[in-house]
Amino acid sequence: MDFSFETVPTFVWVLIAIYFIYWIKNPRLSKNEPPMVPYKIPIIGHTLNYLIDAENFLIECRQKVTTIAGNEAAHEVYKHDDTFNLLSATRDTFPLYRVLKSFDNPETMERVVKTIREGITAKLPLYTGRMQKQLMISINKEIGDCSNPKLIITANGNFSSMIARPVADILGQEISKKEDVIKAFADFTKDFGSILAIPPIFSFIHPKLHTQVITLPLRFGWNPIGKHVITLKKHLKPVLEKRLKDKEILGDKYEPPLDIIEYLLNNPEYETKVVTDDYLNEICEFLFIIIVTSIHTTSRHLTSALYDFAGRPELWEDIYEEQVRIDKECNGELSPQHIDKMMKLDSFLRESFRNFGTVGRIVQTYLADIHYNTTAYGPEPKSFYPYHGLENNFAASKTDKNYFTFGSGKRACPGRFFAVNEIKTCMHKLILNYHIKTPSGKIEKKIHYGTIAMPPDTGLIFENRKKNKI
Ligand code: HEM
Repeated sequence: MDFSFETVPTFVWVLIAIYFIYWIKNPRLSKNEPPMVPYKIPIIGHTLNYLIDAENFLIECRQKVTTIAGNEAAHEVYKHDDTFNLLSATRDTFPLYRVLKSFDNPETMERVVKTIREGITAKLPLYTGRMQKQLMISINKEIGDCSNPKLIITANGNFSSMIARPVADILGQEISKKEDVIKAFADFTKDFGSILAIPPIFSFIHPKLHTQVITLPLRFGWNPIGKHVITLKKHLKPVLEKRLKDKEILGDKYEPPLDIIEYLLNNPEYETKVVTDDYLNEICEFLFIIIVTSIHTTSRHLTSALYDFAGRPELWEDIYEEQVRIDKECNGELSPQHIDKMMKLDSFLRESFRNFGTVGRIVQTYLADIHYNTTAYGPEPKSFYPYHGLENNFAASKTDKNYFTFGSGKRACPGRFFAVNEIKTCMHKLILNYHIKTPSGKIEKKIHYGTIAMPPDTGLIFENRKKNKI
């Protein structure tokens, strides 16, 4: 065999090249990480498929990897909240802790959950009247008189303001009267989310690198939500000071307002005699955590439900009739019992939620696999069954193994009862007052950014109804 000196390095180079190709074609896993679908394109793996066609990409993953958190495995994942931690998953995908430090603190998050359960969910019946009033203020402001059909461009966040007003009222009655606070609450998540609009182009090297890149401006002092924090602090400080003073002067005669600020002032963890800067920051951050978890989610689901309604003329009369009947029964003043009686609307909403955001989520619950499983939803699981919930006695706020809109298990969304009541009340009033259509007269397509679904952006046409004509 003709063996020259040059042959050795060539041979070594070929070996190195083969090893390198093998290395980049096979994703690297640390101990205890779930298996991955083999890379399609070296280095960038599946980044393009994930961004452009997440729906089909996840179907492919489902076929190749059985442990994806889909219909069977997701239940196990949600049961083991000690191993699969929502907070640390959110840390990378929604790095709010860079500007709201306490968002990263598990203790604060526990207190937020407790506050929502005790201060909102448990008091829901007491908030119904106020919620209704606040929603009507928003509806008149954002949609108003539509004697002539009016196109409302939903992408402008009108529904965030609509949802923000009742939430502000529950957080602090005085601050909800300030229009700049409503705007701050409505825009907060969207403005922070602007950093997430950068496509995950560095994720193909490592997801953490993408997080590092998008948060770089935040680490250099840029704060997209700083102005909202300043607005809230400006209005919150005098409210806190006045309440502390009133309590001191009035003693037993002090009439505590029913809201979260008062709940915190009476809570041993947040009791104070003076409003220092540190105290103000702490309360302000706490309120913004509730804002971030409540407004964007609720307004996205409300908007999507309105599109689902507007694109399905066959449902209009039936659901409208239910609203008129309840409106007559309560004489325009809804009580919690009346909201419970909106059974067709509730069932319609559950179906709208099931069909929304169903591609997947960054926590990587494969929602489509759960929400479109044929065992629960029949051979055509992607069809819209407005009365599936009604026929099976499943309420829109009820979590179960085939319905993960609000998560599952111990960490299921604590605000879901409030969210569903708010959306139902809002839709009840909108359907009573307006004909609502899509511009095309058909069902509009949702928009997908990777695995995240957003409502369509064509806008909705509102036109005044002739009162109670059925
Ligand atoms: C339609 C509206 C809403 C949707 C679709 C929604 C959905 C969710 C989901 C999927 C989770 C994660 C649950 C899990 O991982 O098991 C969650 C958590 C949470 N949600 Fe909601 N949510 C909504 C409205 C609200 C509202 C109005 C509030 C507050 C009033 C709220 C407060 C929270 C909080 C604090 C958590 C974290 C729970 C924890 O860490 O234990 N959500 N939500």
